[in-house]
Amino acid sequence: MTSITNKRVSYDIGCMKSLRRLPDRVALKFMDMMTRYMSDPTANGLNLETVEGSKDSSIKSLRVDQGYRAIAFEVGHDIMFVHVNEHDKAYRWAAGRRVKLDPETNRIRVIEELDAVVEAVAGPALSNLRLFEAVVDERLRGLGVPEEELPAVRQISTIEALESAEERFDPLTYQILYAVAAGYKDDEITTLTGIGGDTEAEPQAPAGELTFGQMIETEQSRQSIFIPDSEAELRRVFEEGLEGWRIFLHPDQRKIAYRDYNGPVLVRGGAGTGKTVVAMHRAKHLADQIEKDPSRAGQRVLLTTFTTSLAHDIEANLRTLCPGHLDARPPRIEVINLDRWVSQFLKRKSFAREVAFFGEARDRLDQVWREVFDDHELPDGLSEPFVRAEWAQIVQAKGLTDQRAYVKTSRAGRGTPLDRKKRASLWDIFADYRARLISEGLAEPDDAYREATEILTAEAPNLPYAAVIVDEAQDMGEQAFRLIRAIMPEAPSGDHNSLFIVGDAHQRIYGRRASMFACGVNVRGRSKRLRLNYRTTQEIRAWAVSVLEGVSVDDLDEGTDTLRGYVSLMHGVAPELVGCRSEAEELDGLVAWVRALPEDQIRFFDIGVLCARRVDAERVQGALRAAGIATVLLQSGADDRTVPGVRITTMHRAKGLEFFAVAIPFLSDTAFPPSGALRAAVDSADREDIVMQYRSLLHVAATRAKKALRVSWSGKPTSLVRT
Ligand SMILES: Nc1ncnc2c1ncn2[C@@H]1O[C@H](COP(=O)(O)OP(=O)(O)OP(=O)(O)O)[C@@H](O)[C@H]1O
Repeated sequence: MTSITNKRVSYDIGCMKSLRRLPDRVALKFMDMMTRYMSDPTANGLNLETVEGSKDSSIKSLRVDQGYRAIAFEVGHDIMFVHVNEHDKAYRWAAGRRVKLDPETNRIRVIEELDAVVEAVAGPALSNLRLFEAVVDERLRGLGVPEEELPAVRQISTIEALESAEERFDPLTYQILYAVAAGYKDDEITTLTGIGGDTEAEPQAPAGELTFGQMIETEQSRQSIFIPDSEAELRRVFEEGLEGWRIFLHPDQRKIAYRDYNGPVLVRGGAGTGKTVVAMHRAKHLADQIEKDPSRAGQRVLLTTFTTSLAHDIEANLRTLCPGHLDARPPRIEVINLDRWVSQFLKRKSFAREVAFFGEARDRLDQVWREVFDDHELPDGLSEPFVRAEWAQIVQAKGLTDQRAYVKTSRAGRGTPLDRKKRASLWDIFADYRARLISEGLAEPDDAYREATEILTAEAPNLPYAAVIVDEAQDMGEQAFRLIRAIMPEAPSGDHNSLFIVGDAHQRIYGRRASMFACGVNVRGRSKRLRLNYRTTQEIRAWAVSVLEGVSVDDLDEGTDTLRGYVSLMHGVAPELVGCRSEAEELDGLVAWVRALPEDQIRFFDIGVLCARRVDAERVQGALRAAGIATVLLQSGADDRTVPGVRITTMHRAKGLEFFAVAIPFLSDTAFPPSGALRAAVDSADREDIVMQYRSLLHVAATRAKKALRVSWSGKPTSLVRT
C-alpha cells in the first residue's frame, strides 16, 4: 500500500456516472475523501492499493468504506478515477482494464481487452444476433473505436444490450457505438464526438509524443475527463450535480472558450448548441486570468445580453460555475442586459431624459407622435405607421442626426422608394418629433445608446472592463454594437481577447439587424460555429428547421448563414402535428396531452405551452386550470422552478428557456402570424419582414423542446408550418 501525496486528481465521466448509482452515504464518503485530499494532500494522503492480477500495473483501488472500492489509474503525477462500485464488482471491472494514450483521437481511453477465448466462444454463437453485423471494422476504427474494443463490440446483440453494457466501454466508444446504432451518418458522428472532420478542435502537439500528463489535458480528453482546479470547484461539481455543461465540454466548445484571440470573436450556432454555455465558460476563463494576475486587480469581464431574463439565467448559472468571480469585491464578472447597462451609465453621467424602454414611457412616445402628426401634413402616399417605421428602422437604427445624412443613406430592404423631396419633408417631421421628445424629457432606447457611445468616445472614461462578452447578438442593432465597441475600444497594443460575440440569426425575433463590421467590430478570420445540438432531439430539430426552409439568413455580419450540418445528440419521437375543428377542441386536446405525459418521467414545471400572444397564454391557463392542472404564467422575471405547475408563456419570453415537452397551440392560418402584427405592416417588404420574424419565433419556440413537441391548429394550418 502506498500513501499518495501531492498528485493531480481527475475523474472520468464513467466515475461520475457510477457515483450517481451509489448509496448516498458511500457517494458522500468518496466526495469527502476527495475534497479533503485536494484541500491538503500532505495531511490527507490517498491509500491506493495495487489490483492483483490486473493487466495494467497503473490500475489501483481505493477503499471508500468496508464494502466499496474506487478504481483509479496512477500514472506519473496523475491519479485518474474511473469507477466506484461494490468491492467485488469494482475488482471485476478493474481486472481487464487498461489505460491507452490514443494518438488517433488525441484522448486518454480506458479500455477493456477481451480474452481471445471469450471472443472465440461468443463469436459464432451470436452471429445472427449482432447489432453491428453490417458495420465493418474499418468504419468503426475510422470513427474512433480502438482496435482492442472491437471484440467486445462484436458481442453486442441489441440496442438494449448496448445500453446495459455502457460501463464496459470507454465513454467515447460508447458514444460512437450508440450513434452508429441510432443510424447517424459518419459526418454526423464526427460532429458528435469532435474527432477529425471539420471541427474547431485540433491536436495541440504531435499527438504521438504526448505523455499521460499532457494527453489528459487535451480539449478532446477533457470532453470526458474532469480535472478540478481547486477544492472549491470539486466541491461545487459534487454538490451541484454533474450536468455536462459545467465540466464535460465538447472539444469545439472548450477550444473556442479557452483560447487567446488577437481580435473580436464571433460564435454562431443553431439553437441548443451551447452558445450560452460557451459564453459562460469564456467569462470564467477571462476572469480566471484576471484573478491570477495581481497587476490586473479591479478589472472585470462584462457579460451582456439583449433580454433581462437571459441575464438572470446566466448569472444564476455562473453562480454554480464560478461564484468567486461574481462575489469578489469588486466582481470579476458583471452580468447585465445592455438596456440596463445603458440606463445605469447615463444615470451616472446625469443624463436628464427618461429612456422609454417600455410601459408608460412608451405610451408617452405615442402621444408625442400624435401631436406631431396633428401639426404636419404627410407626404403623398405615406401613412403614419410608415413614417414611424421609417424613423425606427432607418433614422434611429442607423443613428442619423441630420438631414444630409438621411438623404444620402441607403434604405436597402425598405419596400417603398422615397425621392429626395419626400425625404426632405419627412425630415421636417422627424426633426419636430425629436425636438418634442427632448422638451418632454424623453429619449428612445436608440437615443440612449447613441448618447452613451458619444460620451464614451469623447471622455474615454476609465471603465473597469478587460473584455465584453455578448449573448443574443442577433437581436442587437447597430447602435448596440457601436456602444459595445465604445465600451471596449481597441487598445493601442491590439485587440487582445477584447470582444466575444455569440448569436444565431435564425433566432432573430425583434427585427433589429446590424453588420458588425460596419460598427467597427471585425471578426474576419475569427468566426466560429458550434454544430452539436445538446437540447433537442434530431426529430424536433428537423421540424423546427423546416419552418425556416428556403429562407436566407445573415451570419450577423455581411455574409449568410445556414442550418445545414447540425446534429442532435439525441433521437426521439417525431413532433405531434394536430389539426382540430375548433379552438375548443384544440384546448381539450392540449389538456389531454398534458395529462397523458408520463408522470414518472416528467414534472409539470418541465412542460411549456408557448403562444404567440399573451391573451392566448391566458386562455390556455384558463383551460388547464379548469381541468385542475396547476399552471404558472411566466412573466419577464426568472422562472422559479421550485413553484409547481405547467409553464405557460409567450414565444418571445420562451427564448432562453427549455422544457422536456413543449406545446405550441393556435397555429391556424388566421391566428399565426397574428392579424394585429400583419396589419402593422407598412408595405409588402415590411410584411415580409414581419412574416420572417414570426417564422423565427416559431423556430425559437419549437427548439425549446428537449424530447416532445406538440403543434396544433384549428381549421387550416398557417402556411409557415410543414404538416
Ligand atoms: N457540453 C455540454 N454537455 C452537456 N450539456 C450541454 C453542453 N453544452 C450545452 N449543453 C446543454 O445544452 C442546452 C443548450 O445550451 P445553451 O442554452 O447554451 O445553447 P444555446 O446555443 O445558447 O441555445 P439557444 O440559442 O437555443 O438559446 C442546455 O441545456 C445546456 O446545459
